[in-house]
Amino acid sequence: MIGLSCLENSLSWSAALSMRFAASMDAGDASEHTMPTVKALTAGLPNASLSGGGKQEVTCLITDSRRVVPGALFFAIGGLHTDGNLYIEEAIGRGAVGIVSEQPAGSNRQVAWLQVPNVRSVLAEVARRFYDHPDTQVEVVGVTGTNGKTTVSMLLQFLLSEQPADTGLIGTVRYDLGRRTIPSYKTTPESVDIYSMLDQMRREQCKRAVMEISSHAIDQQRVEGLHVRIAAFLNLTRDHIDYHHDLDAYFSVKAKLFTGETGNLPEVAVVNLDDPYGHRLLKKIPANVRTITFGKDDSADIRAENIRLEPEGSRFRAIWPGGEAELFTREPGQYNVSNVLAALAVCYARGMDLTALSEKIASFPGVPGRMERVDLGQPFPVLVDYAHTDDALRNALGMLREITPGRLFVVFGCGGNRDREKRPLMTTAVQEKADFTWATSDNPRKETIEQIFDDMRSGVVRDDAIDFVSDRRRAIGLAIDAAGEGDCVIIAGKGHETFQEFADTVVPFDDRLVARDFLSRKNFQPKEDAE
Ligand SMILES: CC(=O)N[C@H]1[C@@H](OP(=O)(O)OP(=O)(O)OC[C@H]2O[C@@H](n3ccc(=O)[nH]c3=O)[C@H](O)[C@@H]2O)O[C@H](CO)[C@@H](O)[C@@H]1O[C@H](C)C(=O)N[C@@H](C)C(=O)N[C@H](CCC(=O)O)C(=O)O
Ligand SMILES: Nc1ncnc2c1ncn2[C@@H]1O[C@H](COP(=O)(O)OP(=O)(O)OP(=O)(O)O)[C@@H](O)[C@H]1O
Ligand SMILES: N[C@H](CCC[C@H](N)C(=O)O)C(=O)O
Ligand SMILES: [Mg+2]
Repeated sequence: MIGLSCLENSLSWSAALSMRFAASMDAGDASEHTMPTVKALTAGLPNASLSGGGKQEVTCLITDSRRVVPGALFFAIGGLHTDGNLYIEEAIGRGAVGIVSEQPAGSNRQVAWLQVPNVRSVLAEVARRFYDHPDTQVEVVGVTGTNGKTTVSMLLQFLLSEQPADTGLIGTVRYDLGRRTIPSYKTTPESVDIYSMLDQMRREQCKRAVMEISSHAIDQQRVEGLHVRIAAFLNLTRDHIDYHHDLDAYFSVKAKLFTGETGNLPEVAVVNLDDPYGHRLLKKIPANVRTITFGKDDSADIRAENIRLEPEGSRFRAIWPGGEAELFTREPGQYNVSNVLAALAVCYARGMDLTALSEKIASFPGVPGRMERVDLGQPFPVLVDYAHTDDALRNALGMLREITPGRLFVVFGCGGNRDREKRPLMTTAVQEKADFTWATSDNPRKETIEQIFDDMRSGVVRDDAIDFVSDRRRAIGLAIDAAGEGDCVIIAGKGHETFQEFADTVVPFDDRLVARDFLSRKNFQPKEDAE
């Protein structure tokens, strides 16, 4: 994928150097600064055996042989497709000074070799050391769940910020590292990049960071040992079964964030009581973790009453121990009431005054690509949304169904090389709510569009209400052409994404720009002119 582990070289190298250089300057002697040795970085790791001396100085931590630069410590990870151990000689050829592997030391004695039981776990710990434990100074709030992580994280970043750029963000849409923002390459990056970014945030005086934590990241130990002070659980519905095999296994992985199985026990667990998996999770959380619950459920600590869903947003009464307030959020639909409650629950856990936040919530500018309007004065809404599971589609379209007087038109596709079994479920969910659907491509990756369409076809419930159009641009154009006053067009699945990923190429593609292009050709009158 784009920018795969792009941070490894650029950030770790420069961050470590500048940090250590600054430290030695403070000490009054720039000539004495050194990089840490393999031995220093790996001292005391359980069941690790070091050969080759360990005095080599380490400039950066790398997991991909193709990115090795002189001075790298190379971590050989056994993956789903290949095995990093096959590339050790290549890494040494490029200048790696040390190897971390689950295999015994090779014959090459010029490099340090650390044999360990679990490379990914050691990578996370060594990265934490290399960047000098930034998670002990930057307070980390972690958000997990199948849907809503980005929405809740960005709302939280907005609510927790006291000064501009004092709250970092690591998630699907972008990485905010203080004054600097860089594009995201993964919802939850590799452990070495997490620490590199937390380190940058610390140097930028960020006080806290909000992080989306995906199940892949927990499973691949990207957050092993990370000190997450508050962990929030939003929901669990069907997704990623290609990876986790079944929903119970998927749940067990997410639960690790709350049970200490990631090597860290959060101080506070924030849990959704409206989700059956929230109840299951509560039973697993150790008694010494403070729990704060949220939801419509009467017994929730932070709850919503008198919910009024409106086209422009939702109004409800938020109630918490010792207070209540009337709230308005511009994020529409029941599921966004849940997202706001989750954010409020985190704020409550931090001892913040929720009454003072009520107005701030109404001014949240929203999340790119989540129910984002493309408005060129046309007499029907065109919305770009990131729903890409059957649950998210059912919720999003159910909400639009209720507020759309005319017809509901949907453009959507299913990602390639991802959960195949969700494809028919997504198609059925869409057809349950839509008047007409254009099924199209959404990052086919290495799969053929025919295979993806075949999987989707098995979920079709009304043959006459769906067309399969592989060109996403054309599908969007057809939906916009078909719409008239009172109708609604939703383009789902890609949200904020600005590319379309094929087998051997990634091309620029932005649903919002494509929709804008079609609408602009129709010369609708802007609303103020039309009056
Ligand atoms: C399915 C999945 O998560 N795969 C992850 C997994 O890849 P893998 O097991 O296939 O690795 P592999 O290709 O077999 O390679 C094994 C090792 O050999 C190394 N290698 C490989 C080739 C070479 O020439 N030299 C070399 O050193 C690789 O760098 C790697 O370290 O291990 C890799 C290294 O840690 C990850 O980069 C990779 O994430 C891939 C890119 C990915 O797309 N992951 C997605 C699904 C993901 O994690 N998504 C979640 C969000 C999901 C959501 O909630 O929607 C996220 O947090 O972003
Ligand atoms: N709490 C929720 N419950 C169900 N669906 C939701 C919820 N919040 C958002 N959605 C739907 O899911 C889509 C994705 O939302 P968001 O990006 O916040 O989730 P995410 O968990 O970060 O997704 P990803 O795992 O892909 O990063 C939204 O566009 C919306 O349609
Ligand atoms: N970040 C998620 C969702 C992507 C949604 C959709 N655009 C797709 O490509 O499947 C993933 O990588 O699974
Ligand atoms: Mg996300």
